[in-house]
Amino acid sequence: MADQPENDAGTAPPLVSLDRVVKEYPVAGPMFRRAAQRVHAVSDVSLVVPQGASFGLVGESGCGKSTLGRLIVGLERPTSGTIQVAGEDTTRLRGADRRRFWRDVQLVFQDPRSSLDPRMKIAASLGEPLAVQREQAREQRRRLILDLLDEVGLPADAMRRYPHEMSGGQLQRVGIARALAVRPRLVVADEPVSGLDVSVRAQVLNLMRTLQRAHGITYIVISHDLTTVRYFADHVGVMYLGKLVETGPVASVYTRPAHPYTAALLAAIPHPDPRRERHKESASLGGDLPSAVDPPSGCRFRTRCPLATELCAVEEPRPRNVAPGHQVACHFPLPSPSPAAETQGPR
Ligand SMILES: Nc1ncnc2c1ncn2[C@@H]1O[C@H](COP(=O)(O)OP(=O)(O)OP(=O)(O)O)[C@@H](O)[C@H]1O
Repeated sequence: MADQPENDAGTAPPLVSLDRVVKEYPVAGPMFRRAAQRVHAVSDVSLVVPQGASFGLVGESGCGKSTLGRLIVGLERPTSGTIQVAGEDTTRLRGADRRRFWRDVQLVFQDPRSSLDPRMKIAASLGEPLAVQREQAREQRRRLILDLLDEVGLPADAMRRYPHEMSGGQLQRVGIARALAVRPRLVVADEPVSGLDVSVRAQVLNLMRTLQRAHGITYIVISHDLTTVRYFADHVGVMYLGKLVETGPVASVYTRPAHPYTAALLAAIPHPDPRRERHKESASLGGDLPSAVDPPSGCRFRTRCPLATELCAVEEPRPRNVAPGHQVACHFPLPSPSPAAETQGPR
């Protein structure tokens, strides 16, 4: 794995600020149940993503990562709470301000095929956002498309191809080019490499990083894969059942996880060192994710947590600092390993 990219994310002003964001959905089913029951997809999430950061959002399937991503790009409205991008409340934008927001904030999907029309050549798919956003002469647009293809490492003749004539990695490059076409400030990428072969994942992530340096993009990358986030992001947020349970610099969270859930996720990453594989069993994550319709009281992780006490059932833990910029929502945060233990690794 490469070293973390250097940037000034720690000191940069926030680009994205979420304050107590809640998203609930009515439960599909018989009428009488629908009125009463709700899916608690995102519950009371507060978060700041600094300008220029690469923020990774991790957690098991169903924990609310994609919902949070859709809320940030404005595809959904929060049930309550506020979302600010570049200091503006995104739920209040109207008219020209809203159109500018749609340009500043772009979404990259896991499966680029889903956002590309199979009947349209790549040139037309790339030209579409340009045509919508700006009035441009045809020749000028063609040149912009060629530049975009070049930027994402695709040959000029990719213009004339259809999506089915391209590989998954090439298509994800097209997806990234499409997002970049309007020069966004923020790109939310939902599982951008999980549909790709392992051999091309790093290439696509490296491309995203190069483009970040060239254009000052801020990224929020959603992934169930902690290795992808460690490789790409400088900050990470760990979600569990709609809650953000731990946030902080990747270097701090990955080496000194303070939430038992984060520790369990990290322990589940395959490791070539057999001593660490043994350690994995003691920190493994038992049981299933509880229902988001009826989440546990107090700490939502308590039903699977080896450290849970009665307090965890009655009182929800508030986020607290455990290291600079590193916060955890747990009544019993894990202690930091001593420097000696860190270098030796678990026995
Ligand atoms: N439109 C919707 N209507 C009802 N429930 C929804 C809707 N979208 C998401 N949910 C529910 O909200 C919860 C969070 O889903 P979400 O897709 O955000 O999680 P996720 O962590 O992104 O999972 P995955 O990695 O599988 O996409 C789940 O219980 C899901 O079933």
